[in-house]
Amino acid sequence: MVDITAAELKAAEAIFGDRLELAERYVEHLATSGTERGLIGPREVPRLWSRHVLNCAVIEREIARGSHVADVGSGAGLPGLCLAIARPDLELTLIEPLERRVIWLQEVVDDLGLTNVTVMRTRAELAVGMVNADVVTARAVSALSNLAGLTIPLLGGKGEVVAIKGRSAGEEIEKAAKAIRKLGGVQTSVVVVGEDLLEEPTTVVRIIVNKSQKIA
Ligand SMILES: C[S@@+](CC[C@H](N)C(=O)[O-])C[C@H]1O[C@@H](n2cnc3c(N)ncnc32)[C@H](O)[C@@H]1O
Repeated sequence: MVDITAAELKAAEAIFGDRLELAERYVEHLATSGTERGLIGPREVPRLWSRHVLNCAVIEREIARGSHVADVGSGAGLPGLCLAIARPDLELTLIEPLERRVIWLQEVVDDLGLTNVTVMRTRAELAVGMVNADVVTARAVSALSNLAGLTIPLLGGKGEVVAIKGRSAGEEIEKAAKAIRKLGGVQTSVVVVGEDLLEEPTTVVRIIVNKSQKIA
């Protein structure tokens, strides 16, 4: 079993509620086959809860009920699988081009019995028109100036991008502002999520997209 501190357990209970056991099983997969098969570094194991699963799962607060969420560059399911576990009302499409990662993701989805997840082996650029998401999430995939072009087109003209970013979020927005506007972004902001739960809360960049709305 991967160790969990009292503070992490409290946060995990608040986020996952009666689905905590599924989250624990996911963390075990990450710590065992996930590290053996190179999806996550072995040095990450002691901080799987704090730095990975809780930091990702907490962004569920930013996502409206019943949304279809596309997670670009899911890797080991971060944040996509965390959201699917925390929020059975969401429909998740995990977009990941690397075969060995896709195989691992599908194995975990099957083992956990998650019925709200589809794993797609493709690049985000090639999924445009195949996915019509309300929300697109991403973590550690690309700088925002490039990520905007990988995520916004998956919204089909209207919706939101919720990208997990670090302290450079503001700077990244400045650099990406023109590209975001061109793609239909009408409002871009930095939101800090989970200050009440996590020692290190999660910073997200939230882009509201509405291609039919003209920006002043
Ligand atoms: C550094 S990993 C991050 C994985 C995970 N999101 C996380 O936070 O741990 C970046 C992931 O993005 C995927 N990726 C890279 N370019 C992509 C693209 N154009 N479309 C979709 N996924 C992509 C890679 O295969 C890889 O799994």
